[in-house]
Amino acid sequence: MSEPQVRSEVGPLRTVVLHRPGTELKRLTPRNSDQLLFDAIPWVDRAQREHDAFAEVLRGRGVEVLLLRDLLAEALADERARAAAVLAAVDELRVGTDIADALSSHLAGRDDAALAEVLIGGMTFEELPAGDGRSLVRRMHHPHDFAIEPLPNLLFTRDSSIWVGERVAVGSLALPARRREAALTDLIYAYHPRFAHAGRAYGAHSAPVEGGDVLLLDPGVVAVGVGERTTPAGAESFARSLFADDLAHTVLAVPIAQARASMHLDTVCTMVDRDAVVMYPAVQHSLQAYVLRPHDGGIDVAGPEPFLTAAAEAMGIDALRVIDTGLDPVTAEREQWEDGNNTLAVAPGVVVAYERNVETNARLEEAGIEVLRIDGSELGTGRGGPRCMSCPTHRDAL
Ligand SMILES: NC(=[NH2+])NCCC[C@H](N)C(=O)O
Repeated sequence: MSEPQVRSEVGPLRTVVLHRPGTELKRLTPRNSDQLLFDAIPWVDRAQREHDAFAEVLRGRGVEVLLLRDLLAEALADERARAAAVLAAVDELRVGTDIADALSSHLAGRDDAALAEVLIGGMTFEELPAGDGRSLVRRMHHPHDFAIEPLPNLLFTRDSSIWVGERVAVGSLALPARRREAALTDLIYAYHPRFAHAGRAYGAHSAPVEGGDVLLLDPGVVAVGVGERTTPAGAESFARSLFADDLAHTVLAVPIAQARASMHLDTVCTMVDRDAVVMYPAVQHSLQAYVLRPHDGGIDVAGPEPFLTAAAEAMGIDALRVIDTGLDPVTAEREQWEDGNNTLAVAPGVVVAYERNVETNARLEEAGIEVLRIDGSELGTGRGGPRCMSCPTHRDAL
């Protein structure tokens, strides 16, 4: 077991946190899926098989796979973690005082694994421990309403925490459906013995920053997408924290369209080699970046200038190699939507990608990138690919 550290997007991957989806996906219905940020109702058994295959591909490349559910249950062995978890899960404004009290003591009595299961899978009013059946809140809610919201997007472990160097930043997630993910992630890093020495970057209650928006282009060079999720204030305070800890010399703040298709920077661009990205052609020439550098205890802001130029300059290379999504504009649009750009590098020039993005994968191979294909027909219903579904905690240096 090695101390966590991540300085690039493509250094040989040693350890990663994944979340094998479970009960929380079974909660999705056509009525709640929009709010819970899924575009279709996944076939859960198959999603689990796809996810197991994803984990196997990584293990086959020598990557240690940590499962979030296990980490959470292990962290809950600490009484302080249990107390914080119950506090975060029971929302008195949602369930009222009577149910809140009963539910808190019910949860406090569950064993670690059972508590972890409720924290992830949520609980409906119908599943509440038997008790005061006369409660107004209970009587007026539909039995299938959630007393504790499920967290189907926990599958996308990328977004709730970000490792930079030896520090971890627990993100502040923008949308209500995902906020509690940060609380659970925070518990793991605070109380799991494996992460006992991890320093923190950024503050959990700061302006929104989601991991899907953060790309470690090179040691010391970090790109942060600003759009539907990460806000300008989030990018600024994230940069300030990286500069203060000497984790970056340049941060590129990259405006992206506020749209579902491009919710995070990693939906339009990911790194596939130390000097190469796979990128959506429709944004290639329009993507801009503000260039942030530490200056006199503050931040100097230059630009905006073209993203690709700013990135190459900060990385100290002539140019980034750019591999296009898809083929023609229509295929590119389809494959961008299906996470064709959302690849996970396991080493420089070796990436995991969804097999369905046939044209993009062919382009990658033409450019000399090895593509490890996985099936993602069900996993992709939440709009996320291999990069979104993984949080690297250790990569070897380039
Ligand atoms: N890094 C990513 N692109 N994550 C994808 C997250 C997808 C998730 N359903 C959401 O809308 O938040």
